[in-house]
Amino acid sequence: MQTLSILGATGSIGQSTLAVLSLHPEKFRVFGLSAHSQYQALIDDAIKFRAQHIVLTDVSCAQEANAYYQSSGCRADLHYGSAALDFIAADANVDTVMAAIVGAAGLLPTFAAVQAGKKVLLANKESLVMTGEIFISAANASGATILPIDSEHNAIFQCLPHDFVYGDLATSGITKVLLTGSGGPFLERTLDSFSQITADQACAHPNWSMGQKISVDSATMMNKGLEFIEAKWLFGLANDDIQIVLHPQSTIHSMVQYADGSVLAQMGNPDMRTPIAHALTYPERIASGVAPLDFNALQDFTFSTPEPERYPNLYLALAAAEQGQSACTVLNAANEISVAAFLAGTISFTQIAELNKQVLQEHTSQSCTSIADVLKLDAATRTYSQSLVEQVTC
Ligand SMILES: NC(=O)C1=CN([C@@H]2O[C@H](COP(=O)(O)OP(=O)(O)OC[C@H]3O[C@@H](n4cnc5c(N)ncnc54)[C@H](OP(=O)(O)O)[C@@H]3O)[C@@H](O)[C@H]2O)C=CC1
Ligand SMILES: CC(=O)[C@@H](O)[C@H](O)COP(=O)(O)O
Ligand SMILES: [Mn+2]
Repeated sequence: MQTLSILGATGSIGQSTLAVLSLHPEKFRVFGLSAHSQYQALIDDAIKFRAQHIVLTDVSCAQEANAYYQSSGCRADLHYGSAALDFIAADANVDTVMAAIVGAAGLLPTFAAVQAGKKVLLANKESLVMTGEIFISAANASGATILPIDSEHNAIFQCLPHDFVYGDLATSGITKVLLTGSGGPFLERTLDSFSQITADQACAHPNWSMGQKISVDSATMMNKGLEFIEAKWLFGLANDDIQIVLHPQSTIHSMVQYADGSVLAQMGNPDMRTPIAHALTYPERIASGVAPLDFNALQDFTFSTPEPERYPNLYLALAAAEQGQSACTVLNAANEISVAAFLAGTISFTQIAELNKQVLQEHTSQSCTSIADVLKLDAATRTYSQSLVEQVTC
């Protein structure tokens, strides 16, 4: 039996994880589940999966949550506040942590799981983008295993040889890692109409069903930029080792190219239960509930290169990756603020990249070698980005 905590259990990844667990009740025990504000779903899932602990981080709904909890018959211990996330992430009874909180809010509990030497199933790409080497060094020091959940990184992991040594492409005969991206919902949309894009349109991903923040990031391709940085750190790659390939069908989830001309691809229907199931029991393979690809139904299978004018955010992230850690931390924070402002209806779709660009251009690289450094830079950037949002909306 594997004992798990799910950080962000009420989100898209959290729910897909619980869907896989429900197929294999004999393999998994739930220690902890967390939510931010969806207390009903959290308590209902705690009952269904017999969780021992639940954490609600948005304390403003504590009164209603308490009333629902009392009347529910839920036997899990209910904890409030972000500090309790560290408890369910790092407790000695926990083997595996699914890190599926969205954004920088996921950093500290994910890092707590890493420091505690857990098997960390990493969906929260922002935590790795924000911290890079700090995160990888902490995993090396504690003996934590990081297994990629992000579909592309899970695909790359599956296409690498089993004896792949971190950062050593030459010994394995690897010449390129090919990171695929769909291009999002606006691949074909005329550029002069981009400023009229609505939040609903941006969140309507053509292939994947995901939370709002990552859906907007897919539409701007900031998601691919974050994934480029994520891939660097997960596998120890140099910028030149990675090529971004547009593949609008999201059937191939990424590829690894070898010196002999072979290209290994991982394919499947676009459903996160596949990478989640893969990582949960790696190297054993279990059913995920995802139907196999129907090759008779596959129509187009195309590839191209993303245009800079259509996806300025992607190229900002590539510039940050060149610049170094503090630039990545800053861009991530700026993007979280601008995407939240776009979703709240206060800035336009095109202003996301404009604000991100301004913040990145004004940043001068600085030392960023501890979590304290990262948190300070993240907080300062958020304050500045928010002030820019307010200037734009005045
Ligand atoms: N969805 C997907 O298919 C993929 C997602 N990822 C990554 O996985 C992560 C999660 O994405 P996704 O599941 O789509 O996101 P969702 O928005 O669907 O879910 C986010 C989860 O985090 C919780 N949460 C939100 N804000 C806070 C906060 N301030 N403190 C603590 N918890 C919080 C939410 O709680 P509540 O519901 O109560 O608000 C929810 O449980 C992201 O980093 C994303 O990039 C990576 C690849 C694919
Ligand atoms: C499912 C997943 O991993 C997402 O990150 C996905 O990659 C989004 O699709 P894009 O390729 O459009 O960013
Ligand atoms: Mn992805």
